[in-house]
Amino acid sequence: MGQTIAEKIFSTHLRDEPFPGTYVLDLDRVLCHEITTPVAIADLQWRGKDRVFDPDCIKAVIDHVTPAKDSKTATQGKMLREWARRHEIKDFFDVGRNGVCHALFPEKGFIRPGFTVIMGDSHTCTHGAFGAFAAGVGTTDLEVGILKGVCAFRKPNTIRVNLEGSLAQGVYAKDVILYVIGQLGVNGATDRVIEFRGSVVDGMSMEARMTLCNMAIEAGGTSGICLPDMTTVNYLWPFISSDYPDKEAALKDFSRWHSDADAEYEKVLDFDVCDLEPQVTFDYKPDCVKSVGEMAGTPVDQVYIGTCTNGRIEDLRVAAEILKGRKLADTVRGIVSPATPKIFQDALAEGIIQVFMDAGFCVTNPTCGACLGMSNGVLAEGEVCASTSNRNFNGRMGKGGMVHLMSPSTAAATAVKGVITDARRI
Ligand SMILES: CC(C)[C@H](C(=O)O)[C@@H](O)C(=O)O
Ligand code: SF4
Repeated sequence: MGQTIAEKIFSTHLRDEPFPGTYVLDLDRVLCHEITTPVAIADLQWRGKDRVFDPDCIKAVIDHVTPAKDSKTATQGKMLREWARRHEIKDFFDVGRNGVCHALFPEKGFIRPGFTVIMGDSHTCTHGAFGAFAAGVGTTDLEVGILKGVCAFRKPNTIRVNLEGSLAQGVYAKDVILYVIGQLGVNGATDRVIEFRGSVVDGMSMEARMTLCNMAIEAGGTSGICLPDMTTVNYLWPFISSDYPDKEAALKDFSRWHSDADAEYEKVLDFDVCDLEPQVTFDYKPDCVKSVGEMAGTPVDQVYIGTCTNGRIEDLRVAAEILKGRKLADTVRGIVSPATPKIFQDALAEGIIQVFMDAGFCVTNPTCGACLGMSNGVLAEGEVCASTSNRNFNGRMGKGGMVHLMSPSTAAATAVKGVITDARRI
């Protein structure tokens, strides 16, 4: 019987099967940020086990609240910084060089097809866009990962999501994934891997595939995953060119990480996206999704463009295209957080930052900040935010605040009008 890509990654990384159905895998990457890793560090220290399995496989960043906003966040940063120094973790990204983990680490070429990746962060599934098995874990798993370079998982039952057809003008990866989550429900993929396939995925950039995989967890998925192809090779080429004679050779090597034609899936879902409209969430769960037309006219107080879902250069380009020559509505505050310093610099070079500033946006440094209501744009009670992020839980961006998730294009159009707006009709 054939294997899915996730099964292939499991069988090539299997260290142990202590109980039937529990697989202990060798890890290629343990990613760390300043919110969850200090808790693991403190516990390892307390146990007298302040060690790391391999400093080269561990990558760390201060990204959630940076620069620190208070003593608590300063201490979290300090703990991560000192730990990285103590264990000679070279790839540690501090103020000035730091960005949102799920944008920064791929951009640095740290994620490759066939890799096993864990992090103490629920959106670690993002890295599956490269054909990796990437999962968010809790503190105990993170500690074991840091110490031993292994992590236990259950059998990777896979839901295959076939995305066929072509996206209409003004419809993006974010709309696709919001729609898919709406169909699956927030628990529809719990403990499952979501394998994204089909002509729509084949035609997507790595950035768009990351947007897809990023939100797999919002349907409960352990990981999202895409099969590596020439788009993957092209993205990684600056980092892998010395490993292969040419791109064709890299592509051939990457094709090890393809699901077999006779692989078994728990479920196969087919979606034709030809008629898909831009999607917007309502209420406090990411599967509460409507088409933009149904949400149009809803007033917002703030528009937030950024995060590990949609803070990449493509996203800023799309938003700037709409904002060019236009101004924010009087009633709206606009905040844009480019997800990494490179994205910020590229946006500067392309004149995109200028467009945002001319429109009246506040441009922040690369950070999660407002996404989880920690800094740089927390909502007041009763306020509404149009956001390109991935979660609309009650109070996430501030107590009593409401978040509507949408694409950068819809967010930009909404910023201009002050009410949720279909960017195709602006
Ligand atoms: C802080 C971290 C644990 C959290 C997560 O795991 O997702 C954050 O990134 C979020 O998006 O809420
Ligand atoms: S940008 Fe938001 S969703 Fe992504 S890692 Fe940061 S807080 Fe979590």
